Amino acid sequence: MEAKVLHKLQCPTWIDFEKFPRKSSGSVRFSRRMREEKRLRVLISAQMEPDIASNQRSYDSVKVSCTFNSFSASVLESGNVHAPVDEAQVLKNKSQEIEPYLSGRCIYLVGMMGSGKTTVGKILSGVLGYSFFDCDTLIEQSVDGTSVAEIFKLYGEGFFREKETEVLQKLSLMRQLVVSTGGGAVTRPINWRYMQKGISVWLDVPLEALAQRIAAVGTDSRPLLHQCESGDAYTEVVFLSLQTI
Ligand SMILES: Nc1ncnc2c1ncn2[C@@H]1O[C@H](COP(=O)(O)OP(=O)(O)O)[C@@H](O)[C@H]1O
Ligand SMILES: O=C(O)C1=C[C@@H](OP(=O)(O)O)[C@@H](O)[C@H](O)C1
Repeated sequence: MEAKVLHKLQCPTWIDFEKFPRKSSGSVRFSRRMREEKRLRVLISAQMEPDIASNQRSYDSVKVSCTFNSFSASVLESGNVHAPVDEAQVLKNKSQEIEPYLSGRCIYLVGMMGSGKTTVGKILSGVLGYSFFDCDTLIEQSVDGTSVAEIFKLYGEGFFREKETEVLQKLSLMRQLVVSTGGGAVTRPINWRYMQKGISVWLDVPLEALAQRIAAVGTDSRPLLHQCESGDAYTEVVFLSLQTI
C-alpha cells in the first residue's frame, strides 16, 4: 500500500523554513497489516539541532522521518538538511507574534554591552511600528552632543548615571517605544521604577560572545572597558576576555 503525503511541516518561527529545500510531495510505503485501517494518520517528525560548531548558530539541521501509529513506515525523507537560520528574520517573525499582546506598552531592552540591544531594538521597532530610542544617544544629545566616552572623561560615571535616569524618566511617560538602555542602567533601582511601566527584555549573551563582538567593533564608545577596576564583575570578565582575543 502506498500513500501520498504532502510535506506540510509545522515549524517553530525561529526556523526560516523557506530556506530549507523540500519536495512538494512524497510517498510512504506501509505494510499490508495497515490495510484494515479506515483512516491513515501520518506523523512527520522533524528534529532540529543547533550546529554547535558554529558559534553564531547560523545552521540547523532537520531530519524528517515517518511513522504510522505504532508501526514504522518507510522513511519519507532522511538525512540532515542544512540551511542557514536568518536571525533577523526570526526576530521579525517573533516581533509580529507579540505585537497583539503589547497594547502600545514600551519595550526596554537590557543586557550587557554588546548584547545586541541597539541591533535588536532597531529591527523590533521597525516591525512593531514603534519608535526606537537609544539611551546613549539621548544622553549625548542632552549634554550638547558630547560623546559617552567624553562624558565619562569630563564629568565621571556618576554624572552619566544621573543623565541616564533623567532620560529613562522622560521615556517612561511615552508609549509605543523600543528603548535600548545602557548596559549599566539596571544597576540603579530608580531606573527599574521607570522601566517597569513597560516590558523589560534581557538579552543574555555568553561573555565570550560579548567579548568577541566588542573586540570586532572596538571599545571607543564603551569607556567602562578601558580599565579593569570598574568594580563590576561582569565588566571585569569582559575586559579580561578582551585581553586574550
Ligand atoms: N545576534 C548577533 N549576532 C552577532 N553579532 C551581533 C548580534 N547582535 C549584535 N551583534 C553585533 O554586536 C555588536 C554590538 O551590538 P549592539 O547592538 O551595538 O549592542 P549593545 O547596544 O547591546 O551594546 C555590533 O557590532 C553588532 O553588529
Ligand atoms: O554598561 C554600562 O554601564 C555602559 C554601557 C554602554 O552602553 P551599551 O550597553 O549600549 O554598549 C554605555 O552606556 C556606557 O559605556 C555605559
